[in-house]
Amino acid sequence: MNTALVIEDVRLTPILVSDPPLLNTQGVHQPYTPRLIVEVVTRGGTTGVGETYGDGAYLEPARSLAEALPGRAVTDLNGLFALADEVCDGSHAAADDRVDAGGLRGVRNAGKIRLSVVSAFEVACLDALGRAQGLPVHALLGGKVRDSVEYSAYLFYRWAAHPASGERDDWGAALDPAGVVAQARRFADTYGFGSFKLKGGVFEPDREIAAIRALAEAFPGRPLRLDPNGAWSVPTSLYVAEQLKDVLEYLEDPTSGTDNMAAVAAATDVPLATNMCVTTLAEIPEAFARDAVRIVLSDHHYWGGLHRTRELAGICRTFGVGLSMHSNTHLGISLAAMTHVAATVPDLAYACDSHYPWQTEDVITERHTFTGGRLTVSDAPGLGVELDRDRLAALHRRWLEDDGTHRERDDAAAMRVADPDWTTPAVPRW
Ligand SMILES: O=C([O-])C(=O)C[C@H](O)[C@@H](O)C(=O)[O-]
Ligand SMILES: [Mg+2]
Repeated sequence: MNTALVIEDVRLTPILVSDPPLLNTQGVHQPYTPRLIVEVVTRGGTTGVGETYGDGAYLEPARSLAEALPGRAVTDLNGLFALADEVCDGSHAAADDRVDAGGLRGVRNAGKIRLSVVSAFEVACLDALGRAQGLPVHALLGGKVRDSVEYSAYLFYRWAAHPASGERDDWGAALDPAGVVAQARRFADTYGFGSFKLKGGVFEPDREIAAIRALAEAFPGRPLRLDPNGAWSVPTSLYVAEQLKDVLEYLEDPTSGTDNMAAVAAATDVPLATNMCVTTLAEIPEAFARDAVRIVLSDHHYWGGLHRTRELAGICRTFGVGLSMHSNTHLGISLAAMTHVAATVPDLAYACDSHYPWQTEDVITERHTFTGGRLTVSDAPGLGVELDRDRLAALHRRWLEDDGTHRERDDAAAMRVADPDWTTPAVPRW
């Protein structure tokens, strides 16, 4: 073994990142959201970085994995999964069957959490390996097949300010079709995005239909997507599909669960996409056999890293299912990782999601910039990003000083600040 590639130390830094008051079917984003930054340091003195969810359920297994890693090589990526199974105690999460508030990714369980933890270590190992070898991460994945990756504008209904703190940015509120179109216009003008996704499940379906219609009028012929995170019944999903069939590129998770998705898919020609009913390998056979989805939104945090994302791409290709990319609140390390893996997947036919434009804070020295709706794929060694240690320390200090309110993402709790009677809506909501 090349001893320079052996891991000597692993550093975990939980942070809180500011987040705007974006609405979804569960509630509203809190003013701060937790993330975990993983650093892997080799004996050769190279440091690689990764990023994942920072809620308590992820921190515990991350600490176990971090303790077990020194002495192993950064090339031992396939071994990470067995190691995580061995050392990460899933008991705290296994009993926890609730729908994951942070990821809106269906039911959360210990296995899914472990994969999200592994994803950050895999990315950090790839970054370290790439830096040590002078190779970009995409080269370690077999090489890029495109020089830039297209992203989609991720539109949200939103408030102008967070209710308790009053903290606001300069986007203003977007609560009706005109507000959504204005937000889309700013995204298009600033970043050049050519396709638009609206996070739905917030208002009654007719209001969201009107917003998509307004977008279609303002941006004729552009790909449009609507994603209510499973908030609708089968009949409601079919009603929306019928109303919007001439303008939607796809409808994302209109309803919850493979059964319901299959029922909707059987009765409409509008393609259905998911980042909720297919988020693990175990969920694929039934969903594909029943034609429940035409597009899977990959997410390396869900699937266990960049290699596993490529495996997912191969499975989708085999079954003629399209691939796109899901995102929730993340920073520039994960955006770099997403871009590297997206650059290596030959048949990525849809623009990827990214929350990144909503994140005003980051832990890297130079923010990514979208041009023409695209990010250039970096050819620098590793991920091609540098950690800004001062920013990391400042965001970690915020985490340390937090009284616990923001250490667990909880969109329903944030909503209760404005509406004390709010509880996470049961599905179907409409
Ligand atoms: O289905 C999706 O695209 C998501 O769940 C993305 C994010 O979680 C988004 O809904 C959010 O953060 O409110
Ligand atoms: Mg979605």
